[in-house]
Amino acid sequence: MPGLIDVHAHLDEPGRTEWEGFSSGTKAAAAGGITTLIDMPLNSEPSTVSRETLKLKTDAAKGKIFVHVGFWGGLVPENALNSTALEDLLDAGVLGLKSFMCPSGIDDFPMTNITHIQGGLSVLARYKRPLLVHAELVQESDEKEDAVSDAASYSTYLRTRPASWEQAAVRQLVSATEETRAGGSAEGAHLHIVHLSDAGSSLDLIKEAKSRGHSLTVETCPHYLAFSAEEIPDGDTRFKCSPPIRDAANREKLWEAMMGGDIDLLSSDHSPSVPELKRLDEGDFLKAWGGISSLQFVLPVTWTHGRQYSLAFEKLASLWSEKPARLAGQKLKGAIVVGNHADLAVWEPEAELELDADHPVFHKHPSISAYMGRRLSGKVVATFVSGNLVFKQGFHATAACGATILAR
Ligand SMILES: NC(=O)N[C@H]1NC(=O)NC1=O
Ligand SMILES: [Zn+2]
Ligand SMILES: [Zn+2]
Repeated sequence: MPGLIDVHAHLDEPGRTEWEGFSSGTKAAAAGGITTLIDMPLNSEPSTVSRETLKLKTDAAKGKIFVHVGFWGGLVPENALNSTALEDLLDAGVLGLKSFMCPSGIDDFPMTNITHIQGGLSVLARYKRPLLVHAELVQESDEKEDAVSDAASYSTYLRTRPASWEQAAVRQLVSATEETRAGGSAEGAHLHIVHLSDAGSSLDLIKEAKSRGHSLTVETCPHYLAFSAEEIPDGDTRFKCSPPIRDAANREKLWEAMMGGDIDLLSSDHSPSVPELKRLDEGDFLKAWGGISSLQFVLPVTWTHGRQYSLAFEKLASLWSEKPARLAGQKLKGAIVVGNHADLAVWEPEAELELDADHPVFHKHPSISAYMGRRLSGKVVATFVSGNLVFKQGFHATAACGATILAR
């Protein structure tokens, strides 16, 4: 199939290479059939928010990447209302921008309000590049007191980030994308909601806005499709992410929405940290780093769980290749077509993987992955990046022949 394109990965280099890094991250990608990664602007140090900080990224990637890597730039309060600064970042080659509507967990990546987001959209309209948004808006809650009672209980964590946070954010984003409709003042701009977890009102609002012609897409991640709140063991902070994994009924609705075409694409949101920050010993859901480590496993996870929903190969390729390529503006990727880049994944749908301690995992910290210990089907046999064999039967090519992707 066409190689997977993961539009949402945190590679954390430079600055937090002990969390992941270009070499380990792209090796994990290649082993998972991913041929292109788009790196998020935060969790590295510094964040990618300017021409200079993008240069630090591309310099750090040199000679280390086993798959192709593009970059999102950060939309932060410092640059959001400064069109010269945003143009400079976009001219330097980021494929689009990313912002947070809630605290990101990273000090040098502050959250944006809806005015900042509108500022970003008006500049992006001219470049025809997307704005990706982490859509959770902090709501005051009466549950707060109660919620801190047992920090090792998953239900405590879940109550601290209810679906109403996603709904409030989506409501603002829907009104901000009004002008992206044909003839609107921000026509040409596009807004993409990352990692949707709430399959309730948030999804209804998105569907409605799309039907009115807003330029809007949405992704979810394999962890929201594979896990449910009911089955997360207390203290197992490997499952902590935001927005949180919700109940099984919500998971069912996410699958329905995805199979029905209301969710456009999938991404990993691979967001590792050092194991200490996951605080697995204490099992404290409130203090642990939020982020799921999954990069190498997204294809078998999607396939394993998708079989019960009759997920076809064509749909898999649409969710993981075709639509992500479109979002990232990669016209020569995402499909096996004459003239396209030969970015290919070869895999055996029936072959099983036992993710035990002997399984070769290339994430920097395999132990914090929520998938360890599971049995999955769908084994990647070989991965080609621009026609080069980069991974075969558990081994990587010696040369890191991936290229950085810059928009022009
Ligand atoms: N900073 C960061 O990677 N945050 C990510 N982690 C997570 O679980 N959700 C996110 O947005
Ligand atoms: Zn996020
Ligand atoms: Zn993320």
